[in-house]
Amino acid sequence: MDISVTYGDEEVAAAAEPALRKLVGDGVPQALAAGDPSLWGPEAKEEAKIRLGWLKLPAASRELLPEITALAERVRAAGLDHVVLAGMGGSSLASEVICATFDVPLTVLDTTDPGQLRRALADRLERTVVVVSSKSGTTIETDAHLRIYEQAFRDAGIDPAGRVVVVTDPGSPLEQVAAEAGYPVVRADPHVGGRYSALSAFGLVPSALAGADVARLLGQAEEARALLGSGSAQDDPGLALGAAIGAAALAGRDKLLLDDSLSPINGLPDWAEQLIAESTGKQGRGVLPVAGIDPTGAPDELVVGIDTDGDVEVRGPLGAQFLIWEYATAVAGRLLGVNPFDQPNVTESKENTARILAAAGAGPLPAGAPALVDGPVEVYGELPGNATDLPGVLTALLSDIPSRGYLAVLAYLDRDAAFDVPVPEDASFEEITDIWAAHDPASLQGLLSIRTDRPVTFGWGPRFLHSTGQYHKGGPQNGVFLQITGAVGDDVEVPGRPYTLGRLQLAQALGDRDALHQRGRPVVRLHLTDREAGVRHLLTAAREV
Ligand SMILES: O=P(O)(O)OC[C@H]1O[C@H](O)[C@H](O)[C@@H](O)[C@@H]1O
Repeated sequence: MDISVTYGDEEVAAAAEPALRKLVGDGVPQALAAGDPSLWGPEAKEEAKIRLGWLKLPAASRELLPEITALAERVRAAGLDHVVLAGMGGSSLASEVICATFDVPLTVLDTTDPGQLRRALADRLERTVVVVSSKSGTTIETDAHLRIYEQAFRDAGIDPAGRVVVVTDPGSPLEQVAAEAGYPVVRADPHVGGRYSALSAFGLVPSALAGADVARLLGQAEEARALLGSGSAQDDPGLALGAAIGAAALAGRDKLLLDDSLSPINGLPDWAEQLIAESTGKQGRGVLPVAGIDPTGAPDELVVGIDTDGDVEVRGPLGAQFLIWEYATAVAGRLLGVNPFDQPNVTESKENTARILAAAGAGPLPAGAPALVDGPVEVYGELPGNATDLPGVLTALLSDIPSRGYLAVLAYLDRDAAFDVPVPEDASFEEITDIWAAHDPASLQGLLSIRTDRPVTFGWGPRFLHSTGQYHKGGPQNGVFLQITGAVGDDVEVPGRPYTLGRLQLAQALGDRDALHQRGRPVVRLHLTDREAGVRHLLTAAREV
């Protein structure tokens, strides 16, 4: 198995070399591999003591395999072949990559979009098993998904007890819910944080139920584990990657472009984004992960290729990649002087959302009045550059990006809606992908990024709140933010809760807007009064210079 990290750029190699010498001189590789919690300073030590379990997972998770295999056999024997995973951030990102890479189908719910939820509910409910994953057992989106599925099963005359599987930490409120409802529970290792949990029950259970070969994944990770801690950059891929990321960031190359274009792994940048952003983006420091765009050659850019050429290249199968990136992130955290295991600013938006919902009661949410209406798109917030139309808003936002800053596009929409658009029967593959792209809000990232040398990131809300959202609020304050929300036609009730999904979704956008405003960041919200027409209008506006 080729598991390696190599430097393809002399400047990166030159920056990493003294960092490597210092790390080795301080005994960091051996100490990290042995699980020493003091490596990130006295303030981080208490947390690090209960956050280094991921180093043992390649071997330790094998103990879970009999339990997971038995569960998978039961699910298959019951004829349940539609696996739905309800989980946010670290409780779904890894499984999504594992299933996409092992080419087994998994429906991931990390959204509050009513349309996306309705599509999942309408899909083979009679053959569905729902894995409800939450480390804390308190995440609002996951709670909503569980309640909605329980109701849907009951309405269809199906006992939820045979359809729900819970993955959570021992003693969490969700474990209690599961015990009362009679759901099987797989307990995860509480000494592993959410974004480091790919090789724990969180990554393995949904993937195994969906049919992925998780024993093979662990075997790949075990091979990588044997290479960590040697203390030599040539032999230790985690050390080499961490030193490069940390040293490059300290030298000003703190925008990490993830390029996986030649990799057989499907979707690793979306997982790595959370790991890097939540681990490093705090105290005004951090590395901004950027997925989905081509390098521009800007001086603050570091291109890391996954099985692909780059300033740094990381080679290895998926299980190895998970572990190498985790170890590298811990090393980079030490170089940057941050605690790589906390996420101090994630709660701000959550608290704002809760406050907004509570204050509104049954009345309207405080969305304000649009500053501008351009066809099916309403513009909320302070108009950048006194723009008078949508193309003007986008152009002004791009020119407002500070010299070392970035634009984050945050779409609180249905991420699969574009694929529902009817395509002509005789359309070629290229024609079909063109039609999808013309209806996909994510296309905005490419259209805007070719107009600036600044990185343009794209995140689906509320998914990104559990990932890059930490960096937006805790990292360097040089982001410009473009939120997109949409009208809700057919909302979804959340049984037992005073909000619908659509209301929660809008409150989440407003809550994050407030958290960004509190830091003085520019935020514009575009609201699509007709979602399909709005997306097309927006993409057209992005092309107008
Ligand atoms: O697994 P859960 O407790 O539901 O948490 C899911 C996610 O929630 C938070 O937003 C954290 O910032 C993430 O790191 C975590 O992965």
